[in-house]
Amino acid sequence: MGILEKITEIEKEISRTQKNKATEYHLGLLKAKLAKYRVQLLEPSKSGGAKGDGFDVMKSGDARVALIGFPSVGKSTLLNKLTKTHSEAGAYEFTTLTCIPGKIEYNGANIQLLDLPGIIEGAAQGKGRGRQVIAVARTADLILMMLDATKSDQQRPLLERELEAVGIRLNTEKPNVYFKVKKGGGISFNSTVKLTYLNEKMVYHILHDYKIFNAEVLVRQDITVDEFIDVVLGNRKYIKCCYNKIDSIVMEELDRLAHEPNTIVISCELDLNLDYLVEQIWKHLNLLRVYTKKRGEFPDFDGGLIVRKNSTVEHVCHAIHRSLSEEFRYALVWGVSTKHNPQRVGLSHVIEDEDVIQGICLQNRKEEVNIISDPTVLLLI
Ligand SMILES: Nc1nc2c(ncn2[C@@H]2O[C@H](COP(=O)(O)OP(=O)(O)OP(=O)(O)O)[C@@H](O)[C@H]2O)c(=O)[nH]1
Repeated sequence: MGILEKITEIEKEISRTQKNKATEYHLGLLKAKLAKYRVQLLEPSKSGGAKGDGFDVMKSGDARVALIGFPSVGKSTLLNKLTKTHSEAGAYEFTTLTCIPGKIEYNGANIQLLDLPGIIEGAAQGKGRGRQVIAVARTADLILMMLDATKSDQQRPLLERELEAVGIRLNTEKPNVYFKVKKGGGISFNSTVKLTYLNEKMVYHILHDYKIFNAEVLVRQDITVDEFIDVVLGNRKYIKCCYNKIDSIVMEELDRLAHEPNTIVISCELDLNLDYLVEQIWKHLNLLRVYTKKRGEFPDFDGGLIVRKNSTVEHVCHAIHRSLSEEFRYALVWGVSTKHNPQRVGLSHVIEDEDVIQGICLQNRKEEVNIISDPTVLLLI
């Protein structure tokens, strides 16, 4: 039996099975199996999918954003507006047949924006180029689900269903669960809240089905079985919704769409809200910009380094040069992350947006060296 048939069988069995106490473990296991097969479906080697057809775009820049939506919603038009790339836009469907990358420059960061071919119903099962589109989208740090505002009622539920089937979640926060696979020690399960959907036995069953026999699980939120499976698979993506063509709908409808959660309304035609869209992309990518400074000089506010939220001084060192953290002694930091300005901090200090960092010392040299973006200059100081 092929993967698609197996998926259909399990879906049928889930819908046949009555939901009650006696069937809850059986259902939990079926859901775990279903999620496993759906992941396999996206792996070309296992599902016999096509390879090397122009979808292997090099990841570049500080983060990657993928545009996903039905044909002709305006994805190529948006890419052309926000980046200097040219992607063919047309009034007929499927103008984009492959994946076209562009670059948004914002706040000193280079954000890669991918224009993907329009998705059609049944994409999760491999219809059209759906499987490849979804596989690329999953490599992105943020997915923008783009919808035609004039067809919002039909498009949104259909696309959401396709994306849900491949583990892409809309409008949901990542479940608050600590999960770590270990080398030994069995499964340790704890929770800090009362759980109404999940229990220890269910967790064991699901983990065993994934052949995980040693792990630490700490649940900090009343999550469902599906959410726990999301945590185990660990590759779920969380996305934002963007309605284009708002120039073609009435004010009341626009107001309704604009108030949907995690939603941005834009018009590529009239350049409406595009700046706000970029601001929101930046915000959701959770990137920080930090500045470096030489002793006795002003910080280099034109340069700056882009790092992810919750990065430490060690990450900054890595961003400058791989060997820097090995020779590190301490850094002086000015900004929101410190109590005093400047404050002497170690490698594990978590930095905040707009922090200024200076004065990393080399242990073996006993002299102060500044963090500067050009590693070759390190030798001169
Ligand atoms: N009214 C209006 N039309 C738009 C807007 N944005 C794009 N369009 C038009 O919508 C049509 C489709 O645009 P594309 O950018 O090719 O759409 P796409 O999603 O890339 O299409 P595929 O490549 O087929 O997936 C074009 O005729 C655009 O001019 C908008 O904001 N308002």
